[in-house]
Amino acid sequence: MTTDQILATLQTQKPLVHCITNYVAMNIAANVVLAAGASPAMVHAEDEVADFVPIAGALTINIGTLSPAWVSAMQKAADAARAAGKPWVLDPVAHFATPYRGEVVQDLIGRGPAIIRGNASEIMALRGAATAGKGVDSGDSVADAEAAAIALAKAQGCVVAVTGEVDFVTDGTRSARISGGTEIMPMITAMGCSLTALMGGLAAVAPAFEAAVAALALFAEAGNRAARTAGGPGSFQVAFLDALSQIKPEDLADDAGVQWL
Ligand SMILES: Nc1ncnc2c1ncn2[C@@H]1O[C@H](COP(=O)(O)OP(=O)(O)O)[C@@H](O)[C@H]1O
Ligand SMILES: Cc1ncsc1CCOP(=O)(O)O
Ligand SMILES: [Mg+2]
Repeated sequence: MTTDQILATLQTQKPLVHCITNYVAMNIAANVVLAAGASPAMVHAEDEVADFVPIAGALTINIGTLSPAWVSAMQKAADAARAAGKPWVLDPVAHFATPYRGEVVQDLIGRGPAIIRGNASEIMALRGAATAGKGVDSGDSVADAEAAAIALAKAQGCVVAVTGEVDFVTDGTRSARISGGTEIMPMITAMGCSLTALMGGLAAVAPAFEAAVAALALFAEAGNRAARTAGGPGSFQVAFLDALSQIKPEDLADDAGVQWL
């Protein structure tokens, strides 16, 4: 499927996206999924996630503000997604910062995500590489993370998406680079988390590799448009949601900014 076909399908089907995300991201991530044309639900109680996953088109799990009850819910949700044949997307926020985060993320990777989406430092650290990252923000370039992304995709049999100034997506065999967006984007918290939620929505209607590329192309185009009017991070966030809601499938038909490798 092409990116424009994927967006058209999302907007027609409006898939329900089950998001387990962090306290920081919940509002903007839900608004991003809605603006693109899908339907988000932030559901993280360990007693209900396994019942919710089967009614959703896809699941996303983000470890940003984890605690034991949340981790248990993440594990149950991931297992339910696998059992129901629903794709799920993992966002390993700052997993290298503490042993607890690192153990949780390794356990979740073992539960079969269809896509792992992280910034360059997060993806490099998943392959044991030294990184300049300290917390949730990247300290490394995407170019330095490409080899780790390919190795991770091959080892886990999943798609890996690395974000930054120029994004990189790989399934271990095919790869793509996506350019666009603006340097204002990393100045707004939870942009990456919101992208992960949107990627889940697209993975509900398209194969994982194409869905990841489409999510990045959509973010790049919305970022380009919002940058034309924004005066800084505050107004950018508003302009970004407006732009995302106005992008039509045909606006992405030329694959501008996507380099298939
Ligand atoms: N310097 C940049 N120029 C353009 N786009 C960027 C830049 N940095 C990040 N982005 C975009 O911001 C979004 C979030 O990516 P990133 O900041 O890497 O994630 P995270 O918030 O998880 O650290 C992605 O769509 C990415 O392409
Ligand atoms: C600031 C912060 N702290 C814990 S999660 C979080 C949000 C991180 O968002 P992103 O990874 O999209 O920058
Ligand atoms: Mg992040």
